[in-house]
Amino acid sequence: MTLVSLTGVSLKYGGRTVLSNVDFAIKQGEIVTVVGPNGSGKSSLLRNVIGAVKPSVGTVTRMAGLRIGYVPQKLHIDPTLPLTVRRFLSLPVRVSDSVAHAALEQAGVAALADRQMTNLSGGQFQRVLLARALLCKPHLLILDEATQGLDQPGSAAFYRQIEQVRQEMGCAVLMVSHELHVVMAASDRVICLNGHICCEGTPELVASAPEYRALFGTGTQGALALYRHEHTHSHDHLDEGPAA
Ligand SMILES: Nc1ncnc2c1ncn2[C@@H]1O[C@H](COP(=O)(O)OP(=O)(O)OP(=O)(O)O)[C@@H](O)[C@H]1O
Repeated sequence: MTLVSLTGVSLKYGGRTVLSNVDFAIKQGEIVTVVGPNGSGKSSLLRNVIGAVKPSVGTVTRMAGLRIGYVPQKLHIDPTLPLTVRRFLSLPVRVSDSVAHAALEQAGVAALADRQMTNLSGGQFQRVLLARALLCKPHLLILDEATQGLDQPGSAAFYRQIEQVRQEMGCAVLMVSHELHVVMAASDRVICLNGHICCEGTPELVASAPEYRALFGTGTQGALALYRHEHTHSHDHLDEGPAA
């Protein structure tokens, strides 16, 4: 069952095109990762999926009654504000203890309910954000660079948790990440974005695609090559290339 599909989607901010002719769909139970350089339109793609922005051209179709859980990059909480994990989960909508406990359990942090939010480690904090996203029992879980600031073992553990959540809840997962090899291993499908979809497919296929290698290099991480952009194909249709 297709949860969300984008057909021929272009998005302009002011006069500037940030997404161009994007066709994309995500089905129930799939884990899809979007990779691409800074400014390549990854968050904009997620915003189209969520419905936070409307495409300038093209259509976005969502399954009727679709529930989306969103895990943000980070969330600032005033360090002077006393706020337990349990209370945080009841903001802004109150949830029962059993619902809160189930979500914390699914996120692997059931023991943290009474802890202060400001005392959590980075990894614990992201799992609490994951728990919050699970409260609505989402069909689709969206993560925007959810492991930024975690070390590599922490990130890998977080993605294993995501895989477990998918298995238990059967939800689809759409995520943006820069930790390419970690995330690619956890993905069914990878989309390489640079204003348009450069290439997509299984992680193995994308990792060996010339378009992907031009963006990310040939190393396992390719992080140093993030800003290199040596495509042979043209980006002339973009008013301004997102990454020169
Ligand atoms: N609300 C906005 N108004 C105007 N321009 C915007 C807005 N949001 C994003 N942009 C621009 O659109 C382009 C794509 O941004 P987007 O955040 O989608 O990229 P990204 O791939 O997620 O980047 P990053 O990896 O740095 O998070 C960027 O050039 C950005 O400056």
